[in-house]
This record gives sequence, C-alpha cells and structure tokens, in this order.
Amino acid sequence: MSEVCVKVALRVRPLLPNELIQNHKVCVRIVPDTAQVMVGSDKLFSFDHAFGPTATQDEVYNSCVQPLVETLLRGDNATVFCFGQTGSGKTYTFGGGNLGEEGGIIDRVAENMFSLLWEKKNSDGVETKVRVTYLELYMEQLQDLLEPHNTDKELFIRENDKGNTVVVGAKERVVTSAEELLSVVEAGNVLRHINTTGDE
Ligand SMILES: Nc1ncnc2c1ncn2[C@@H]1O[C@H](COP(=O)(O)OP(=O)(O)OP(=O)(O)O)[C@@H](O)[C@H]1O
Repeated sequence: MSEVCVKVALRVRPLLPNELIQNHKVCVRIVPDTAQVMVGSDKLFSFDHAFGPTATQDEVYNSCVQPLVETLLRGDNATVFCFGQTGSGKTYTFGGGNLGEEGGIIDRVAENMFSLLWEKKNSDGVETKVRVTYLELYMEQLQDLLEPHNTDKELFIRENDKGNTVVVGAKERVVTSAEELLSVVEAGNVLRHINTTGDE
C-alpha cells in the first residue's frame, strides 16, 4: 500500500495564564522543522505532524484535515479524532460554533465542505444533500445530541449488511449551509456541557 491510512498529529498547547502564574514549565518541545517532539532532555518521538504552542488553527487544519474533506467529496470515508488528557486542548482544536480565525476543525470542515459543494454545483450542476448526526459516547452511554430532550431514546452500535459499524436509531438532520451545521453543533454542545459538568 502506497498511502498510510492512519496519520497521527501531535499538538502542544501554550501554557495558560494560571499555569504561568504558578510557574509551570514546558516539558515537551517540537524539534524545529521536523515532526518530532522531545520530552524532557532525551526522549524523542516521531509523528506525521507536530505542532508547537504557536501553531494556528489554520495550520493544523490545512495540514491534517483539509485533504480529508477532498477525499470525502470523492466518496470515501474519513475520521478525525482527538485524544489527550483533560485540559490538553481537544475541545479548542475541534472547535464548533466559530467561523472566525479561532474556529477549529469542525468549523473549518463545515465551511470548506459547503464551499466545495457550491463549486461542484456551479461547475458540474451536481446537487447534493448533507445529513448530520451528532452523538456523544460518555461513560459508556450513547447520547443523541440532536435530540437532547428525548431521554427514553435508546441507541445501539451494530454492524450493517456492508460490514460497517453504525449507530442505529440516531436522528439525522439535513443542513444546507455551514452556519446551519454549526448551529446544530452548538445546540448539541450545550447539552454535552450539561452532561459532563452537571451545570444548566
Ligand atoms: N492551542 C491553544 N492555544 C491557546 N489556548 C489553548 C490551546 N489549546 C487549548 N487552549 C486552552 O486550554 C484550555 C483547555 O483546553 P480544552 O478545553 O480544549 O481541553 P480539553 O482537552 O478539551 O479538556 P477536557 O478533556 O477536560 O474537556 C482552554 O482554556 C483552551 O482555550
């Protein structure tokens, strides 16, 4: 196989103001002009991409995710997920609800995808329909973030006849613009916040 299917990017966030006040020190450094990081003074790790504290949302998106959107529009599947300890910057990197400079992956995918679909429509007359599902798996419980108030709802993870793993019972919503997609995500995020913090 010429192309590797799974790529791993590492992002080191800057120290936060309260960490600076408490005199925390950076312990992970990007080796300049490489995709390697040095932990402490002698442990070197290699990734497909490595981003330091000054990397912008745009840089992360353009290197790691933008090529996947094009893959998607050619009919393939793509998955992006963030993994890291609490407070490491997953939510910041993923974003959702901000089409500006600070917008994250979700925002940029939404914008990018609709603009590419618009181009396709204008050049080839291709009509498309975008359907969204938005789910949370938390403490082994699946929650449909598009149906926040339906507490009786049960979702199941199953394999379908094509051998794909799917969530059965998830609500789908048709969206026609990046703004509409992000409003769906924002509404779901409010629920996610309530679930994980107990705040209303
Ligand atoms: N690259 C970055 N630049 C500036 N601030 C950042 C960056 N990454 C994260 N932060 C800030 O660091 C804090 C923690 O980030 P975030 O909430 O994204 O972490 P998390 O991994 O989602 O945490 P949790 O698992 O607890 O939800 C936030 O205040 C966020 O704004």
